[in-house]
Amino acid sequence: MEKIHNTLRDSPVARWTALILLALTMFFAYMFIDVLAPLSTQLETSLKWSPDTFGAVAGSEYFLNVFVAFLIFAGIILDRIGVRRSAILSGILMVIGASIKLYGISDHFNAGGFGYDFFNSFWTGFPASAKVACMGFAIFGCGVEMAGITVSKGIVKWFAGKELALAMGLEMAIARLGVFSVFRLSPYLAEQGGITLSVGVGTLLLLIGLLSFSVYFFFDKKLDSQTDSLRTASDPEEEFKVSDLKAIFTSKTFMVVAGLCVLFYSAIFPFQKFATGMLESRLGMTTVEAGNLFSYFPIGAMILTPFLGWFIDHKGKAATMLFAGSLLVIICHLIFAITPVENFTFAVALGAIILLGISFSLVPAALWPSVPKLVDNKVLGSAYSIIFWIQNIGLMLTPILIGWSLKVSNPGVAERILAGEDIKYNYTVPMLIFAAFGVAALALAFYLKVLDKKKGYGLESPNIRK
Ligand SMILES: C[C@H](N)C(=O)N[C@@H](CCCCN)C(=O)O
Repeated sequence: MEKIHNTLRDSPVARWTALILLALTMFFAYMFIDVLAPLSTQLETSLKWSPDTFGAVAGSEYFLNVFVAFLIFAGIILDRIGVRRSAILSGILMVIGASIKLYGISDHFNAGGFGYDFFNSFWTGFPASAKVACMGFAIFGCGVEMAGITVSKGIVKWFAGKELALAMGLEMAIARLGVFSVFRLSPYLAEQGGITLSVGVGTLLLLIGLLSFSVYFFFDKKLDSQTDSLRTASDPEEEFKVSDLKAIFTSKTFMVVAGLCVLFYSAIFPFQKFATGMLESRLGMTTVEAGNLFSYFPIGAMILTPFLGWFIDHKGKAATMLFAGSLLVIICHLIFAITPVENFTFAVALGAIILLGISFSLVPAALWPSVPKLVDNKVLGSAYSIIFWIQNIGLMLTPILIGWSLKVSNPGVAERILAGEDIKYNYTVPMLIFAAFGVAALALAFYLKVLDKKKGYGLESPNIRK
């Protein structure tokens, strides 16, 4: 049979290369997100960042996305200017934000460099270094979240009707590898050349990521020109209109998915920022040992997510996976919260971390490829951006809540650590809060299954139809 209507997306080599180019940038982006996560103890001693300061800096990544609603605009921009231009824009934002954060924590700035006096002149309880780091991280956050929705829409563009969930699973697996790498690399680099070296290397890698997006630009351009020339006058591309967004906001099922997303991810990403400190405290480990132990978490997720993606493509069951993943997150956080000291061994911690890794595979593998089943392709960028926006509200507030709860449930500990005493925080209350997010996510996952059965969205059906 003669093959007609072939485009670049019909070539497996081309579409998987496009995926690698997109995923490589996300690999570096995810490294940067957590570059300070394993360094909370050093930050407390060297830059005087107490847990609530550390939590506020972690949460600042989402500040502009949430309060200026940058993510909503990012979705509209994406639907209007397309994947390749949006990718470049997001890559540039990431590099600018990372450079500002690097400057904020640098010895040069903290020894009275440009802007130090100004940033030290107000709200003196919050270090000047943390203020500049927050500013930079907020700009980086705009870039990385814009990149996230752009990559998701890019993957749908190349893989719709093909190996969509597998491709998304692989992209996320590569991102998790970034988290694994940074939990190993960052404490090591900080030991060799201080925190500045860790963040400096992270910033440099983001530049390579921008380069990768630039190469992707040409793949995307070629695909668009092929698709345009195949399009007939009777089948024009549907124009995006802002009024189309109404359909997203008024869809109950979409809102349930968004709610599940914010609750589940609030129990995972903010936990990543506190996990090293929690393991140090509960197991009496060093930062490097705790970072190494926790690095099994993203590795577990990395291995499993693509397999689950493949399973969803061929067999379905996405809604069931969302339910199972939410259940696991509760079990893990409860293990961290309430296992008595004498029973909380290395093996128990490792077991819980691996289970959490499985949960972190089930939910993302099922959630993101399900979105195109709920909305029209012309508003897909906006749909992802709205989910991300709602999710970002949780991701911004949760580290602040957890940092605050850690401080108030451990009265006087921050002061004693600053005075040089070798004591640890008790993480029971923060871990119970994380478990509570899991309980709420489980309830929504159950409701989603009911809605799917009633309305027939096909969340339990395979992506590839034979
Ligand atoms: C934090 C970010 N908004 C997010 O939700 N990341 C997801 C991946 C979503 C895009 C998948 N193509 C994650 O699980 O890392």
